[in-house]
Amino acid sequence: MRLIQNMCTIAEYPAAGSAAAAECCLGPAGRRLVKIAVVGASGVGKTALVVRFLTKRFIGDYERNAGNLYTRQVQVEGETLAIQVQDTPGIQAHENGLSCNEQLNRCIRWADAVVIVFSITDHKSYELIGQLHQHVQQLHLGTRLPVVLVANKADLLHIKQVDPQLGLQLASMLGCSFYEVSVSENYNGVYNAFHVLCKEVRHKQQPSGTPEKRRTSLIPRPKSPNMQDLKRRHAVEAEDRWMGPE
Ligand SMILES: Nc1nc2c(ncn2[C@@H]2O[C@H](COP(=O)(O)OP(=O)(O)OP(=O)(O)O)[C@@H](O)[C@H]2O)c(=O)[nH]1
Repeated sequence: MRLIQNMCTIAEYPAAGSAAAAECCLGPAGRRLVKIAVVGASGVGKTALVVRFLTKRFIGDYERNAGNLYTRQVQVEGETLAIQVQDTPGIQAHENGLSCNEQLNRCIRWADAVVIVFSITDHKSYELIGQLHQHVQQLHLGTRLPVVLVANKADLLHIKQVDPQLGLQLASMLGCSFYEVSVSENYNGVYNAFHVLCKEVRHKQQPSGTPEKRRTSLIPRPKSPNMQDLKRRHAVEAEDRWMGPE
């Protein structure tokens, strides 16, 4: 799939914690940068989801994904964010666990947030969500990584293998948001899934108040001699009252 400019591949990411990775917190024009990885089994519609989010369009057929990174800007709560979205190759589950290679792990570590996708027409893609979620959290030990669970292909209800309700239950068990979408038929659900993640990342990066507010609180307030006097007088009066009964 070559619709959008391919910026770099997973292998080119700066390692987590490196100076280069720290610089990545700012995107073009100094905007806050939000990095999102899209993961899930093969064929669930990861590329379709990413392309829909970026272009609003659904294109039926894609080359098998080799891990492309795309970018766009999004308005979130009045702030323009630079978003990087990493499409990843499909994951398979084996008897002894998931098939996550080092490239994929590096991508998950790089991300500020993750979209986990399954298809309601593919029960196997749903079965690996629990393990995949655990794997993602293990790669971000010590922080709560924002995750959204997306059940795709809602237009194919007649051949569904997973009741979307199960997706909702699983998401609430895992403590993440849930969206049932049809990438082919509806843009809004797709947009909302990414938007809620961006909001979560933004709140995580800026947990209490805006920088402006924090800066304001650091400016020393001029002391009013009258207030000082009042306080001192009040303290003396309070002491007098306390001393009174003795
Ligand atoms: N009916 C329907 N088909 C969809 C939807 N989303 C994706 N598809 C189709 O599902 C197939 C797989 O989509 P991809 O986006 O290539 O899936 P992927 O998860 O990126 O697959 P890999 O690259 O193999 O990991 C394509 O034929 C898409 O057209 C959807 O919402 N509804």
